[in-house]
Formats: sequence, structure tokens, C-alpha cells
Amino acid sequence: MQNPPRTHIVGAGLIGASLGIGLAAEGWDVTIEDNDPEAQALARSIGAGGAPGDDAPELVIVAVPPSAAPAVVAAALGRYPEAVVTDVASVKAPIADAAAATGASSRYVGSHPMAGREISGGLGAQGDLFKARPWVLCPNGATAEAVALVSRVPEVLQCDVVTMEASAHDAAVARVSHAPQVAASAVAAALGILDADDVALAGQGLRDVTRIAGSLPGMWADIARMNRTHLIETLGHIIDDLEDVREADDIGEALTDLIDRGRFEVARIPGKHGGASRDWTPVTVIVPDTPGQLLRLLSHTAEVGVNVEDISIEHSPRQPVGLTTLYVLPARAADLIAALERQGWEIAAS
Ligand SMILES: NC(=O)C1=CN([C@@H]2O[C@H](COP(=O)(O)OP(=O)(O)OC[C@H]3O[C@@H](n4cnc5c(N)ncnc54)[C@H](O)[C@@H]3O)[C@@H](O)[C@H]2O)C=CC1
Ligand SMILES: O=C(O)C(=O)Cc1ccc(O)cc1
Repeated sequence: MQNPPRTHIVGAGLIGASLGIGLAAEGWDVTIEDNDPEAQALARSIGAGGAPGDDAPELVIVAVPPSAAPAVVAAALGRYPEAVVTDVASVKAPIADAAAATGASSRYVGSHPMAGREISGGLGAQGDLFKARPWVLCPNGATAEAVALVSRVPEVLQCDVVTMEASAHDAAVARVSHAPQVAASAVAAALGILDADDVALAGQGLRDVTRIAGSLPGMWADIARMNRTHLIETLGHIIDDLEDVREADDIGEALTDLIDRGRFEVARIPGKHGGASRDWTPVTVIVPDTPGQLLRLLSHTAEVGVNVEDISIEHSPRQPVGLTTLYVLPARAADLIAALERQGWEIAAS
């Protein structure tokens, strides 16, 4: 295997610093900069890369907000005439266009790691943020050598590499990422007329649907402006479906149709580790709200040799107990329930 490319990251926020930490941990020689001195100092202090030295980078990764990315990519192609340049912005076609306008698109490959967090900035950075997640490559006019060089990043970070044309990527992420943010925020915003006691009735369904409603608007406003056409088309389909339910003579029939279509499509969303969605059996346990109970539950589960494929915790603010759901292989659910009941756990009806 060739030596890792000398890599320079422009933009030391959540994604840039996470990449820096992850690549440095794999032994890559990484430098990082940010036009905000505090963000730059923080990233360097947490091991996301050093200050640039005399040697020019072989690979430049641009991790700045989407609206800044076209100009910063174009500037990087000019500033480092020997380097291959990639960027991680959530919308790809406008950046491919900016790279093409420089005449150096043979050295530009778009990237989009499909992983992130609701917070921004280097303080939330995690070196393994991208592990087992899709990483989209949009080669556009790049040479095979440039694509091979950029591919080394998702390969070493153990991502699932997917190659797409930039506009096809933008159309797809409008549906799998951008419209879901709009919908989550709209559902959360509809809580506005409720008082706090009514909001406290919330169950796991509301929590699941609104997880990303805590995102800050800056990046999403950028994304919406840059992917406006695809986002508007997607919102149009969602609004049409909602209107069909609202306007129907038989709202139950209209909702049945929508839920049936949703059930079919949700089964196509890949599950853990990017594989096909798994048919796990939920085992819901009533857990007292005292320190150490979750640890006890998990160690009793481990004692019967049952692997927990996923876990969710539902906590009701006024209750001394919470509901913890362990998702396990269907063939092991009965053993687990029997073992937990022997240990005195109360299993909730499913
Ligand atoms: N946050 C997320 O969940 C994900 C974000 N992305 C993409 O990654 C990119 C970065 O996002 P985050 O790291 O979340 O943002 P962030 O806000 O945490 O960090 C962006 C950093 O870029 C710096 N910056 C802005 N203009 C600059 C310039 N001209 N030169 C140097 N530094 C500059 C800012 O000071 C800031 O530190 C965005 O394009 C976003 O679309 C991709 C996948 C997930
Ligand atoms: O939190 C989530 O579920 C995400 O999907 C995060 C995310 C946000 C923006 C992107 O461009 C890619 C991924």
C-alpha cells in the first residue's frame, strides 16, 4: 500500500475536525486550517491536524459550510496546483460547476459522507463518525487517479463507498436527508400551541420523528438554497400526500393508503451496518429509574448470550420507571424474556 497522501483540511468544524481526528488516528499526515482562529486552535488542540508546513499537500479536503464550498474549492484548486481536491458539502452539483469553471475539474472529486450530528463545530468531533456509513463520491470530470486518491479517505475510515453523478446525488439526498429535516422541524413546530403538560405526554413516536428537529438552521438554510429545485419537488410530493389525507371524504381510507405506501418504503431503508433492514424482535423491559439498573439489565442479557442488535430508552418525566426496549434476533427473544423474568425483570406487553 502506498503511503497515505499528505492531507490538508480547510474548515475545522464538526466534519473537518472529525475527518482530521479519524485520518490522523490511521497514521495520516494531516494539517488543518479554519478562517475562524478559535475553531482552528480547537481543532489543532484535539488532534485533528497540525499547522501547514513547507510541503504542499497531495490531497485537500474542503469542509466549510455549503454556501462557502464552491468558492473555497475553486480557491484550493488554484492555491495547490498539484493537489487533488475534494469537499464534503451536502449538495454536490453547484460545487462541481464551480470546479469545472476553474478548468481544473480533472483534479476535483466531490464527496458526501452520509453521517453527521445535530451539533456543529469541532467540539462535537468524533474520529469514528463516518464508520460503516455511506460515503458518496461524485467524480464528474475527475481522472481515475484523482478518484483513487480521494477514495482512500472513505476506505481507511471504513465507509461504504457509493459513486454517483452529482445531480443524481442531489435529487436523492433531497428525499433521504433534506426533506426529512423540513418534515421533522414542521412536526416539532406544530407543538407550539400546546402547554408544557401536554407536550409531556409525548411518546417514543414523537421523539423518533423529531430527533433532528434540534438541528441549527444555518447549514440547512444553505442546503435548501443550493438544492432548492430538488427540495421543492420533494416537498410538493409530501404536501400532496398530506392534502390527500386532509381533503379525503373518508380520512381513514386515505390514511390507510398513505400508511401502506409508507410501510412498503420504510422497509427499504437499510438498517444497522448498512445492510438490509433487519426483522428484530423488540423486548420491552420496565426499568426502575435508579442508578445502575440499565447496566444490570444489559449484564443479565449478556449472561444468556443474547446479542442486543439495537436499544431504545423511553423515559416518562413523571414516572419512577422507564421503558427500555432491547431489539434481538427473533429466535432468541423467548430465551431472553424467560431469563429476564427469572432475574425479576418485568416485561411490558408488546
Ligand atoms: N453537520 C453534518 O451533519 C454534516 C455536514 N456535512 C457538510 O460538511 C460541511 C461542514 O459542515 P460542519 O462541519 O457541520 O459545519 P461547521 O459549522 O461545524 O464547520 C464549518 C467550519 O468552516 C469554517 N469556514 C467557513 N468558511 C471558511 C473558509 N472560507 N475557509 C476556512 N474555513 C471556513 C467555519 O469557521 C467552521 O469552523 C458542510 O458543507 C456540510 O454540508 C456533510 C455531512 C454531515
Ligand atoms: O443525523 C442524521 O441522521 C443525518 O442524516 C445527518 C446528516 C446531515 C447532513 C448531511 O449532509 C448528511 C448527514
